[in-house]
Amino acid sequence: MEWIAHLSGKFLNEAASSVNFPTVGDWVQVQKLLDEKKAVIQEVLPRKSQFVRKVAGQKTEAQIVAANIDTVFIVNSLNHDLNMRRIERYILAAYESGASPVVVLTKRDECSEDEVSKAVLQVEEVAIGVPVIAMSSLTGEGITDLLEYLPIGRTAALLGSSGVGKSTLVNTLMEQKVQVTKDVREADSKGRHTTTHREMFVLPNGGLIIDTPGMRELQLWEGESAIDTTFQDVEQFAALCRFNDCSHDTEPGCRVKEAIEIGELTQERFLSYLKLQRELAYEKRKQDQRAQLEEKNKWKKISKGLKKKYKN
Ligand SMILES: Nc1nc2c(ncn2[C@@H]2O[C@H](COP(=O)(O)OP(=O)(O)OP(=O)(O)O)[C@@H](O)[C@H]2O)c(=O)[nH]1
Ligand SMILES: [Zn+2]
Repeated sequence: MEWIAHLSGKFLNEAASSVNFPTVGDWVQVQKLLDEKKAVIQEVLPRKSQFVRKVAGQKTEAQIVAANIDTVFIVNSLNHDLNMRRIERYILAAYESGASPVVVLTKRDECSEDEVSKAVLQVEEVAIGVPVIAMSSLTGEGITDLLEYLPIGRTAALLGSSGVGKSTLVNTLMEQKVQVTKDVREADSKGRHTTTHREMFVLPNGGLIIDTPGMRELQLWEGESAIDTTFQDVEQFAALCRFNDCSHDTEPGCRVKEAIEIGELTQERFLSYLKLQRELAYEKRKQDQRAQLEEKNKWKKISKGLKKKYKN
């Protein structure tokens, strides 16, 4: 019997050794074994989007953390450490994966209306064209705005530092306690893992939410148009520089430098743009080298095979 199934984290251990390294969020074709309570993955269907994780060490292969994500909720807490540079990096990573970012500002209940509007404005300045939602799991404010991105069959993934309220948000969206939150974990004095961390949830209205620890080690993966989209403001100024290949350093007629001087663009934002651009270029070079090496090895193998065949 053949089925199409949507992979959730709990099946992954068994799936890990099979074809194409299926991951959370993948749609797979499976063959149900008749006499056993098992199914075998036969094919991973083409992915609409994918998140890549940095693999430590010498391994040449990238690891796919999650696939087929429509929306990435970039989760930040309103009450501390609202870091614009981190938000920029996450937005870029979301676009590169092929998903659309939404910035979620949690713990709204801990701030005054004034503080909330100030924070939203500040984020909107770096998150150009990206929706920004201030919400609270405690009071339920903003939850309906989030649910708009989660109609039946749509998948959102959570991205954000520890303690910003991701697990609490999952519980709120699920309308029940499915994920262990920090206060519960800390109260557990024995410090053992009481529940295994589940990674994918089907919401009561049919939307899907992915909360996987792997999302925290996201790697920037090549995507030239992602930088343009994330830094539209900088790119717009750059398009007006006198020289096409202006490096926005010492050239005359540099519109970017001018924008910084007259306060149309902040220095921090420009430096962040340069940094992420450099990082992407470095990753791209690494990927190209990797691809070259793989190609070389492939031909080595083929020629070895041919030599063997025609030896006698
Ligand atoms: N006041 C307030 N506190 C919240 C809200 N959401 C979460 N918290 C608290 O913030 C703390 C961290 O929440 P978690 O949901 O465990 O955070 P997390 O992002 O899942 O953390 P990790 O699992 O470590 O990544 C807990 O003490 C929550 O009770 C909120 O909307 N308002
Ligand atoms: Zn310039």
